[in-house]
Amino acid sequence: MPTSRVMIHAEGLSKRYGRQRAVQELTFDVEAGRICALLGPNGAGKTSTIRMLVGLTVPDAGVVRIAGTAVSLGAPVLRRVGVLIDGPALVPHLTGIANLKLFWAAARQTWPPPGLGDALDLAGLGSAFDRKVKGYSMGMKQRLMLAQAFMRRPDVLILDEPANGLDPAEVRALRNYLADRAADGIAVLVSSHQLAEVQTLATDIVVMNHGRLVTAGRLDDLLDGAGTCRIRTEEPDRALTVLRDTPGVTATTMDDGDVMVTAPSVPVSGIVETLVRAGVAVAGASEDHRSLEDAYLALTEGHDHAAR
Ligand SMILES: Nc1ncnc2c1ncn2[C@@H]1O[C@H](COP(=O)(O)OP(=O)(O)OP(=O)(O)O)[C@@H](O)[C@H]1O
Repeated sequence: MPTSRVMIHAEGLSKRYGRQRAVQELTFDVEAGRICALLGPNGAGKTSTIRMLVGLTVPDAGVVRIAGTAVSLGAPVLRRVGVLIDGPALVPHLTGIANLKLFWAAARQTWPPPGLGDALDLAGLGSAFDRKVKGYSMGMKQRLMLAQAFMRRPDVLILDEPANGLDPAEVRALRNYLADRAADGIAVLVSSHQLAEVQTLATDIVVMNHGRLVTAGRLDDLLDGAGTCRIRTEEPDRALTVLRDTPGVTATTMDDGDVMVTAPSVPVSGIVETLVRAGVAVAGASEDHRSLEDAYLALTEGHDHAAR
C-alpha cells in the first residue's frame, strides 16, 4: 500500500489498443517533493500511461491513486492535479487569457485561480495574452498550456514533454519553476526525451520500454551504481591485461588515455590494490559517474524499432 507521502501511485496498469499492448503491468510511485522523469523510446507507452494517470484513458487493468484516492474521469481529486498533455487544449480564436478563463470555468471554479500570478509570470506572454491564440508560435502555445496546468496551484503536476518548443531560457525558467514547486512539496511527473535536461531536473526516474517498466528509482542511485572507475597509468596495456583476469571486473575500455573499469562489486581501492600488487604503477583513480544518457541507452538498447 502507498504511504501518505506517495502522491501518484500506479499499480499494475495495463492498456491495449486492439492487438497493440501499449502499457503492461506498470507499477511505480511518485512522492511529494520529488520530480520524477518518465523516460522511454518512442512508443514505449509514456503518453498512454499519463492519460491513465489523469483519468483520460480507462486502464484495462490496474489502478491509479492520486493522494491516496482512486482516479476516474472527472474524479474530484483531479482538481489537485495540473496536467499538460498533447491535444486540442486551446481554442485558437480566443485570446490567451480567454483560453485560461474558459478552462477555469469548465472546472466550475471562480476566477482567478490561486496560482495565476506565478503561472502568468512563467508563461511570460506579456501583451500576447490579449492576442488570439491562432497567431501564437509553438513555444507560446506551450507556455500558455503550462500556465493552464500551473494556475490552479496543484499538489501534483503531470506533464507530457513540457519543454517541447521552448527555447533554452524558457527551459531554464521551467526547470526553476518545477524545482521551486517540488521544494514546496508537490509531486511532479514529467515525460521527456531530453536526457541532459532530465539529469539536471529530476530526482527520480521511471524508464519504460515496450509498455513495461525497465527500472524505477532515485536518479542518483542509477548514476552512482554503475561501478565504473577511471584509472590513470603510464602502463595502460599492462593494466588492461591484469584487470581482464581480475574477478568482479565485467568490462574494460580505454577513454582518453585512461583505463575504464566496470566492476560493480569491487571498490575503487580494490582495483588499485590489484594493479599495484601486479606491479602496475597507478597515477590516479576515481569513480566515474555515468551520464543519464549512457545509463538510459544501456537500459533500453536493443529495443525493436520495427515494433513501434
Ligand atoms: N489511441 C491509440 N490507438 C491505437 N494505438 C495507440 C493509441 N495510443 C497509443 N497507441 C500505441 O500504443 C503504443 C504506445 O504509445 P504511446 O503514445 O503511449 O508511447 P510514447 O512512449 O508516449 O511515445 P512517444 O515518445 O513517441 O510520444 C504505441 O505503439 C502506439 O502506437
